Amino acid sequence: MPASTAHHPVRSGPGTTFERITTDCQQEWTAYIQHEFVRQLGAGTLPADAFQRYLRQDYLFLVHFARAWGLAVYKSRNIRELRQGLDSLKTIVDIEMGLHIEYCATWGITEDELAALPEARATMAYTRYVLDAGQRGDLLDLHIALAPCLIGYADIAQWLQAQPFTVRDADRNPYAAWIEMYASAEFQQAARAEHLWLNDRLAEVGPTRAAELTELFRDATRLEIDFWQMGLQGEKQSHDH
Ligand SMILES: Cc1ncc(CO)c(N)n1
Repeated sequence: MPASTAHHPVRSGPGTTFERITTDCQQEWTAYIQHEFVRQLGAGTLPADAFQRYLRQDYLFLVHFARAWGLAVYKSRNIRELRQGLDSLKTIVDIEMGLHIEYCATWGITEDELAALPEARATMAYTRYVLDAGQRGDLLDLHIALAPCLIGYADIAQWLQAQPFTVRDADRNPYAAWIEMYASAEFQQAARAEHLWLNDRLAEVGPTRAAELTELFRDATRLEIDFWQMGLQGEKQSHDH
């Protein structure tokens, strides 16, 4: 069950859950999952230049996302955590980035162009925020800062699939492949595994720590909203990417 539609869990003793955190951040979480960019993407009405701007910046996002998993490797306390971080890092570098480059090519964006991209402020803000949260904190802080990425995109794909306006036929929606990628069993499974990993650790935390993690999750979610907004409108003022 996606976090956004999960029922409020019964709480027993100390600790929290990912469901409780998303409920406490409901306004931001919904604004992110159901963002106008997401709606237009689902309906197939999103302007191509908005999608291309998003895709280009998402390449830069993936570079720093990979670094964040490198940080997770470094922050590991045992071989199991180390392997988990390494597997995620390898998946991003060996598979996702390759797929992203191929996908960009179908949208007329070349690898040379990707290599020379100026970074949008929204990309910088979000990725460096995640890296800082991980550096300052522990592995749980890092995972919470990354949760809007992994679990959020899985929820977004599920939410889109349930909307009457969503067009999943590739002949009628140029973004159908994007939806399918995040709706895929593989991506959904990775998000579920992350959700379980989080709930295992969240069960152990006290109220002060729970409140801290909730604010971290809220901020990361706000930065994901800004990322959609950057895709939709570009960045006004002096440097418009
Ligand atoms: C900005 C952003 N958030 C999350 C994901 C999912 O990995 C992505 N590709 N890009």
